[in-house]
Amino acid sequence: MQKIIISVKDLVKKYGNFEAVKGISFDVYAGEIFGLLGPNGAGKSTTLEILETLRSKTSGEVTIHGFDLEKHPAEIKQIIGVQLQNSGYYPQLKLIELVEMFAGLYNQKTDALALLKSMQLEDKANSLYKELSGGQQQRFSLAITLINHPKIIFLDEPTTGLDPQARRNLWQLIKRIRDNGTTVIITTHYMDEAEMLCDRVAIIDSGKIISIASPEQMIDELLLSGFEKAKETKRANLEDVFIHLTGKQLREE
Ligand SMILES: Nc1ncnc2c1ncn2[C@@H]1O[C@H](COP(=O)(O)OP(=O)(O)OP(=O)(O)O)[C@@H](O)[C@H]1O
Repeated sequence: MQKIIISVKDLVKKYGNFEAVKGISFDVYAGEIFGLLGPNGAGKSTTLEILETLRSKTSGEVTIHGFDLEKHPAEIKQIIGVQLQNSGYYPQLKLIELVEMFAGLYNQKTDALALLKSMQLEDKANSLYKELSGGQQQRFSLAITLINHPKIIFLDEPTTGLDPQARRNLWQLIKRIRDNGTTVIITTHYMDEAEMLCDRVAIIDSGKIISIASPEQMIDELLLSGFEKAKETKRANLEDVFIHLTGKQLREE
């Protein structure tokens, strides 16, 4: 039996008369990478922000690590890590100073350089955030989510805008965070990302969950239903060619 760390029951979010989240229910298991997968406007960010305690819900029940979202938001904030939008970083501070500042805010003793090193950013410790490449910026915001040693981290479309090498690199880092015992909730609209990274995914469309399973189970179920691709697909695609020609190593340094 896997331990449930997040339980969501009949969650509804209305913006005025518009129902963006229409009564969704799902559980997240401790230690997994759980993906909310869906097209633009499906309700992924709204759901994530409610779980992060940053947005109010209209109705429904959410329990995170045994804490009721409505009654214990402060306790929940202590055990989660949230990826900040870029605007959250003071522009004049170096990365190492930003880590120290956030550690101070969380009242945590943190080895700032070791944390930057774990995200392959030790060479950038004295750089400003705006001087970083897109991949480095995402790795930095991943580092910031880890400052308070959270049990759960929330990542909203963490690889948007990154090149194939940087995306793969970030997937590896996220898997390492999972392997170290942190539960990861991620939103994405990239199918390859969900397939490569997530242990289980919920497919959400127009505010409703239409399927929850591991990517392999979903694919197997589709094949069992008699699905066949119209055309035999090649066993490689253009991205494979790109990676083959340009290599797997990061290009930003
Ligand atoms: N503050 C708001 N006020 C009114 N409507 C909103 C607000 N925030 C989101 N919405 C609407 O709610 C729906 C769900 O939005 P949400 O951002 O949660 O979707 P998403 O799945 O994260 O999409 P994307 O992939 O584009 O980020 C959309 O129709 C959006 O326009």
